[in-house]
Amino acid sequence: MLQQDIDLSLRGRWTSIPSMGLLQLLKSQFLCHLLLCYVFLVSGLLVNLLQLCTLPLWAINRQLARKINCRLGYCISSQMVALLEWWSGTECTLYTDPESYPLYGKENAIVILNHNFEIDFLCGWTFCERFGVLGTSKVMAKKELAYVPLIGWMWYFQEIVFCKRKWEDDRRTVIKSLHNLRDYPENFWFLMFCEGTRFTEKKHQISMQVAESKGLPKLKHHLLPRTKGFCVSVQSLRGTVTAVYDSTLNFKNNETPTLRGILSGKKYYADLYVRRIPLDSIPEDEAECTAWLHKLYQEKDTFQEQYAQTGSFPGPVMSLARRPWALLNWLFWASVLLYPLLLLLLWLLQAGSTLTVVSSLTICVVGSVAVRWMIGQTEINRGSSYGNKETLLNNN
Ligand SMILES: CC/C=C\C/C=C\C/C=C\C/C=C\C/C=C\C/C=C\CCC(=O)SCCNC(=O)CCNC(=O)[C@H](O)C(C)(C)COP(=O)(O)OP(=O)(O)OC[C@H]1O[C@@H](n2cnc3c(N)ncnc32)[C@H](O)[C@@H]1OP(=O)(O)O
Ligand SMILES: CCCCCCCC/C=C\CCCCCCCC(=O)OC[C@@H](O)COP(=O)(O)O
Repeated sequence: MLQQDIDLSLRGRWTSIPSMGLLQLLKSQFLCHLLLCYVFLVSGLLVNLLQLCTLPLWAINRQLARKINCRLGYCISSQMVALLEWWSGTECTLYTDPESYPLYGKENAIVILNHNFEIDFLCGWTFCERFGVLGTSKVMAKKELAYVPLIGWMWYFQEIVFCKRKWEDDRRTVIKSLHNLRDYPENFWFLMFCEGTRFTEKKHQISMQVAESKGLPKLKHHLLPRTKGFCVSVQSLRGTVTAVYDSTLNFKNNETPTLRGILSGKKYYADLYVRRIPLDSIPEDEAECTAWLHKLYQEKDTFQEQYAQTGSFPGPVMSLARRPWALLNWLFWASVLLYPLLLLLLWLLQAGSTLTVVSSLTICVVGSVAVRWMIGQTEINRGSSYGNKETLLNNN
């Protein structure tokens, strides 16, 4: 290398470090978060309103109503994807075999994912975005999430399968929701966290006692999967779904990523290992399907163990670039909504009465409390007691 090149490269490094630091500092500022949340909340409410307006269309042209709601839903969920991909710059790496890769996004699939991380759903969404199925993606979600503003309301129109996590109550409604998806007009991925709840040490300990009582091998990195929902999904979606994508997620450097971290611009490195399993190869009979799922989780456990030992999953890495659409969607909403906000602020500064200033501040406080509450829904230490109850053990 010539001395001149060395000088230039060093100079580049010196100038980029302070500007990088400045950008990071900016990303950590409360005011930036407030603006991001403002765009998210106001655009989300507008989208929810538009979704509400599609209600009469469902009776006239159901398939069209579904397609419109996919696009509207995308406007909300892609903002969170943009936050992960463009704001925090989180890198998502896909480990999978090259034969399966071309099928992703081109067929209906049931996705099975481990449930250890606060942003696992967001990483899932990111992969959906990259394969073009974000607006149509589905999940078996706990009923409580249906009441989360914007996201839960959006899900209602996207025909998400909600469950109370009590099989006696869920059997009928879950089967009905799954049957609904049989004539879905677009390709979709249906996500299942078969563990049913996020991993905690206590939940793990209890679920391993259940495993022991059932004569099943212990898992180190997973809770024992709840099998009923998966078996009924396989039965109900046979002929609609062609494959199960067994997906195992982990993060480099033993990170425990959080949504707060993402909002503050912290970059994480997510690794996802996906195996495509044809649905035809999964047994229909409930007992056999249950055994199949337990075996799958034992295999997932070995992949996680390998990741813990080596820092990578088996299988080749497929390069998968982020697409610009999530960012463009955010820029669209930001340009539509930030301008009136600016005008309002100027007006408040110039002519606002005490009452209008106080009301505006109150709206800001209510908005930021609402977002904090929503973020709280993703936090494991505020999680449910499902799988935590020793009493359930006595039933087995
Ligand atoms: C190429 C790229 C590929 C992939 C990309 C990745 C992902 C992208 C895909 C899509 C993205 C889409 C959307 C994502 C966005 C957002 C998602 C966000 C959040 C939603 C997540 C949730 O809400 S998770 C919680 C709700 N979901 C579930 O619970 C699903 C799993 N559960 C079930 O299926 C259950 O069976 C049920 C809910 C249907 C019913 O619950 P129930 O508790 O009654 O279950 P079971 O009857 O099955 O369980 C009872 C049996 O379990 C035994 N057991 C095990 N452990 C315990 C324990 N700790 N305590 C007590 N009992 C336990 C028990 O012994 C029972 O045994 P039996 O022998 O009697 O069956
Ligand atoms: C573009 C900027 C946007 C910034 C503002 C973001 C604010 C929105 C924040 C959150 C939206 C709520 C998403 C809820 C999804 C939660 C998924 C989840 O992980 O649920 C847990 C469930 O599986 C199991 O629950 P338990 O472990 O039993 O308890």
